[in-house]
Amino acid sequence: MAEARLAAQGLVRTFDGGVGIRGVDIDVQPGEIHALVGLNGAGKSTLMRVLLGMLRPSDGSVAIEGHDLRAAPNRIWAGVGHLVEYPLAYAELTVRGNLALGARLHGVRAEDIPPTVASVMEELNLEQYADRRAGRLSLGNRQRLGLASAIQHDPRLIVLDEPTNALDPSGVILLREALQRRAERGAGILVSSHHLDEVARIADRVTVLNSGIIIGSLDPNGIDIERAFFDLVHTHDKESA
Ligand SMILES: Nc1ncnc2c1ncn2[C@@H]1O[C@H](COP(=O)(O)OP(=O)(O)OP(=O)(O)O)[C@@H](O)[C@H]1O
Repeated sequence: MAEARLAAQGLVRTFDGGVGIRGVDIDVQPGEIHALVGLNGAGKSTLMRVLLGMLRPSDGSVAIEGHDLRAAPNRIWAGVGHLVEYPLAYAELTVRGNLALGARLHGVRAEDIPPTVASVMEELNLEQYADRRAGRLSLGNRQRLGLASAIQHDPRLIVLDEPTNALDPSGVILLREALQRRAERGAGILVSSHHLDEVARIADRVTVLNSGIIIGSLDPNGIDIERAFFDLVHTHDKESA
């Protein structure tokens, strides 16, 4: 099997008064879209932040393309794209300016930056806002900008926390197609979501997190994914009560 884009074992990160994550193993393989689902407070964002080195785990390890997270060289990080929490954009820079800066930070060669930016703006239908300052975008377009910045350099690993939040239905479709294209080209994609129907449409694998623990997986082609999800969660809640 090809090397996992992301592999983590035994991840623990707890908070006073919150569950955090309590021993999570997870991996993302090349070419797959792996969805992480769970109720509010299940630990999805905490897990994603730990996987990206934004939060230090109290136990466990993370490897990106076989490199321990803490020692991963720049070329490995250049192949990662993520959007976790709020889309970071410079309010005074235009959409095009923000994307050009993001591309440069991800190691895109100077001569390749204009076509890279043009292409992702077309993909996410941001062209009409190319010269608008990011601070003057609507919430949904700011999200599109954050997503464009995360995927434009064709990362080998993409991690997105609730990427469809604030997107309108056309944005949801454009994002889905953009992620599918990248998965077909070999990217490994981890995406969290509350929208089980959306997840069923896009994911190859669906992992369920509850109270900081992985409690099972769902078949994205199953008949009633919502029911299967609640069955898993309620059984786990009852067993751990
Ligand atoms: N910085 C923090 N300080 C204290 N507790 C925290 C912190 N971050 C997360 N938690 C707690 O960890 C648990 C998991 O939160 P997390 O935000 O990871 O869940 P989530 O699955 O992303 O939820 P949502 O779907 O609402 O975004 C919650 O109980 C939360 O209160």
